[in-house]
Amino acid sequence: QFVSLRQRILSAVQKNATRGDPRSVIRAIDQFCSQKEWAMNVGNEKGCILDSVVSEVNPATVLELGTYCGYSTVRIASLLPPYAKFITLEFNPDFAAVARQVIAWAGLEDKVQLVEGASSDWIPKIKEQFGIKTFDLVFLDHWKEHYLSDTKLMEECGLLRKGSVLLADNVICPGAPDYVEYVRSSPRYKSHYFRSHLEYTKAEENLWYLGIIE
Ligand SMILES: Nc1ncc2ncn(CCCCCNC(=O)c3cc(-c4ccc(F)cc4)cc(O)c3O)c2n1
Ligand SMILES: [Mg+2]
Repeated sequence: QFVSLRQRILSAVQKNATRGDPRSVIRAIDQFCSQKEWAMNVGNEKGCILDSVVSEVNPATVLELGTYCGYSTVRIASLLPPYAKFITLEFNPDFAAVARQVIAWAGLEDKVQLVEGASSDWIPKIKEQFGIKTFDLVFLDHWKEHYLSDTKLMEECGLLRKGSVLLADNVICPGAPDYVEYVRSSPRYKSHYFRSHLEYTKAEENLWYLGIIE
């Protein structure tokens, strides 16, 4: 019967990656998506940029918006200090189900809290539900038209502080023009972008880095 792409990605991980070895899980997904079928993981080129930002920020609290199959979740979780709190939000229950198994295969299930639901519903509840005051790092990789509204929502809920870093995928493709316009014209943010390519393709893409300065 029909096997969904996310199921094929999970099978590739279970077949080709070593349990408890996050790097082998990342490699298995990248090999599948570059040799077999494209999928919207952040990919290895942007993934290396993500790794360098995570390592530099060395965050005690991280929020990821949009888990998908857990590829970037595994990359981030494998770099966090033991005391870190990492929440990842996924809207689609089928994606969440696959992501849980990918995260578990990497042996990182104790480092990540995967929450199912819409970012706009969950962001206002994070403080009380998870005992988190502010986020040191936020990775935006969910609906592109929600980047701006969710950033404003995080500000309103007091989840961002001076020094918080936001990293946004896909600001060119599919694109988040209103978000880029807002953060570039706001005195509150210091922003710059990392030139890259759309995952598994040669199309131009940027990762948009935002440092909150006030
Ligand atoms: N509100 C809320 N809260 C929580 C949530 N969790 C998930 N969602 C829904 C998000 C659904 C997936 C989002 N990601 C993308 O759409 C995406 C697309 C492309 C792409 C596609 C086709 C092309 F031809 C070129 C590029 C590439 C990427 O790297 C992408 O990340 C949520 N929403
Ligand atoms: Mg993306």
